[in-house]
Amino acid sequence: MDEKSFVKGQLNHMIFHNSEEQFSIASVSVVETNETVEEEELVVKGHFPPLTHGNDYIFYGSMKSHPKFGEQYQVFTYEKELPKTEDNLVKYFSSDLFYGVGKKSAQRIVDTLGINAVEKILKNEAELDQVIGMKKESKQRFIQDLRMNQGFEQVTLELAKYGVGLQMAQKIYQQYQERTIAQLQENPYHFVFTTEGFGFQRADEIAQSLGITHDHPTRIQAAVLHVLEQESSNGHVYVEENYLMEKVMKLLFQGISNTADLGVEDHFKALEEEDLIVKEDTRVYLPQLYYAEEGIASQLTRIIDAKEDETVDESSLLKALGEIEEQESLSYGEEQYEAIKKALEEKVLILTGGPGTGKTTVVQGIITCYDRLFQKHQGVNKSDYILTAPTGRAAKRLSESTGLKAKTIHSLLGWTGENQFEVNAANPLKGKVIIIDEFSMVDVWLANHLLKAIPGDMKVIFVGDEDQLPSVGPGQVLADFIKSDRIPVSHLTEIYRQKEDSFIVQLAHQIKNDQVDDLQLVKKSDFNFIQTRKDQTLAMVENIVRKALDKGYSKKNIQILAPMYRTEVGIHQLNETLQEIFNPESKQKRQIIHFDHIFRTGDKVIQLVNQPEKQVYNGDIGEIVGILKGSETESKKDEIVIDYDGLEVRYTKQDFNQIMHAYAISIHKSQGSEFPIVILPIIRSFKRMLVKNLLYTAITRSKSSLIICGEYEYFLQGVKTENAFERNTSLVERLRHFIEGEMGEEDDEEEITPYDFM
Ligand SMILES: Nc1ncnc2c1ncn2[C@@H]1O[C@H](COP(=O)(O)OP(=O)(O)OP(=O)(O)O)[C@@H](O)[C@H]1O
Repeated sequence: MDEKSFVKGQLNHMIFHNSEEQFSIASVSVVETNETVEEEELVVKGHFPPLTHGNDYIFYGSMKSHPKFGEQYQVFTYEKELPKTEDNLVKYFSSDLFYGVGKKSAQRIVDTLGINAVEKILKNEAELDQVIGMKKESKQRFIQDLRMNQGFEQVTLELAKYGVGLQMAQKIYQQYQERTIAQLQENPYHFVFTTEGFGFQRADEIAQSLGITHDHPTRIQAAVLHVLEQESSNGHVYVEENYLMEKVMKLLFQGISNTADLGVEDHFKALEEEDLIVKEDTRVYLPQLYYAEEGIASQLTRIIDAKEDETVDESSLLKALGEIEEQESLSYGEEQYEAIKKALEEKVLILTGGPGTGKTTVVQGIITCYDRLFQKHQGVNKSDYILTAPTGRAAKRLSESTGLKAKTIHSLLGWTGENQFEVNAANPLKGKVIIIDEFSMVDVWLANHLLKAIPGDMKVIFVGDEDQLPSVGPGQVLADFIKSDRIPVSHLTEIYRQKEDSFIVQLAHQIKNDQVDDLQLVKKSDFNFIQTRKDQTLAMVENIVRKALDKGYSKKNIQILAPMYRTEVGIHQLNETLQEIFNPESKQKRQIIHFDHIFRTGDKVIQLVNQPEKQVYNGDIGEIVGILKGSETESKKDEIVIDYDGLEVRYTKQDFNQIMHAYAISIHKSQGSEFPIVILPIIRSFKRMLVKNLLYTAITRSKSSLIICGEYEYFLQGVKTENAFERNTSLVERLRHFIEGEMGEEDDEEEITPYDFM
């Protein structure tokens, strides 16, 4: 048999790395090979993680001739060897894999323990005591990192055999540690549910190599759960049984010619018996979503039922409102007056309306009147009122507009980071009134947890714009609350900001009411639509940004929004182009390269995941205020310091993928935020994303200036396209079932549904 082709080499430098696909191109110095390689340096290319200096890698694959770049080695698999020279061992210990170990400490360890330092320490931790000048904590941390890395290396090698890349291996290893391989061999489908990005097909491939047959119950049940998970990530709370069956069959028979009866229905039953799914008529749920909806309905009923009738003395209310009107020099409109009155009378109220209809003004009115009428003291007692919103920016805005403290829902409830909250039914919130802003962004899971923590004697006011995008997570809680007809609602429709000559607000309302007339889209004081061809759009965005900067606006004031990450005017391309305008390279600014991104001091960046322990949340926007070298930090590693409106957060390399540039951000991520200037490129490539509520959300993010540029017809088409995608939820029926009689007494008989009798 021919010897397998291999190249053993050491990293010179990484040329390219795409972290999502784990695709890398690297230049390596060849140490040994059985291929004919003329140069000492060779470019290796394939699906493998970024290489680190100081290690020998053995790549298996074949030589390929690239028309432009010449001879390259196409990698199929690889192995990493432990460093074999003292120099390389120093590089290994001082790499990002070890916290707090700089070059000097690494050198000391190697000088003391020699080339077999790793084996020695793993065999007997006390060996490390010989290294002079290492503190006890540093030693412990080093040993911990070494064990983790060594175990991890083994697991990586094993997982690589199954085609699992480093990033995924890292995620799995963090959860399963030394149990990883055993778990994989026992049930590879398990990772589909526990590890984000680990797909069913990947598990299927591994399962096949382990001899798990295609009709094995583990496989079929995993397919059912996987389809349910997928549908929930599209926003659905349940899936119709027939549709589920269709999808499951498609998944199970992918690449298999056999179409034998796999008895999927029996497996539905088995899953139900094990409480892994919940079936209700023809609807199939993941239990956590079923119970979240049930929880919302029952908790809301509990809160409404705990009501003590509040009668509002009309003349006292008028007097209080009159005083506020005089103080604030405004005159409440009819709807606004009714909304404040209703909020005082009702236990729970939904306050909804488009931009500029006075939601914030009404919230302020509610708090002040509540205080004057019920608290009987002058001045607001701040601890009586809880103000909260789903994102940090929305909470900040709420706090700025009301002058009261506002928190994110996660921090209000004391999120522990592991799907648990310190504030809950047993340890509820304290206060008289809770106001939850931007409620359209709250999904069923969070809504359930929030409601659980609200005590019966607390007044609840949900504020939101029902025409905005629904939550990223499953459900459409605000829309369902309103649709249920069981919760009192105040709709604000009259626009007040229009009175300050805002076309943006008018346009938003025109979109909402299907009245966009292309003739109206001419230049206004706060609005402009600049028509460009697709290939001119990026240059036009650049042009607009330069002009805005010339006029004295800053990167904080100007926000570019786009619906997609890829494509020629996608978020990634926009950020790359705009960084050179907003924050060009200069000698005074430090920068750090992380794969294909350059992070530079002064860059505007966005946090991509919730990090409660650091108090930063998905969607928070900050600025890089420092880039520190390993020699300057306690961690002895390079760090990026980001300022989030006064809160400084440090990131080491393994956290760099939690941030990205934020000159351009997605419309979804912009929810809950507002910006003075919004620039919105619209091109044909975005077409499938361009629907009414997405464009409405984008437009309503701009406070004083909106510039749309691109292809006009696709904008017009978009604002006229209803989102065909309906979310499957049962919350309306549940609310009607639970909160029978509340508002139901006023309902017509036709509105009674079978669920009312369930
Ligand atoms: N009754 C009123 N009389 C005069 N001005 C009003 C009245 N109500 C609201 N406004 C003004 O209209 C503008 C928009 O009001 P507000 O910010 O309360 O609306 P909103 O619905 O919260 O808007 P958005 O969702 O866009 O933030 C503000 O400048 C506010 O002062």
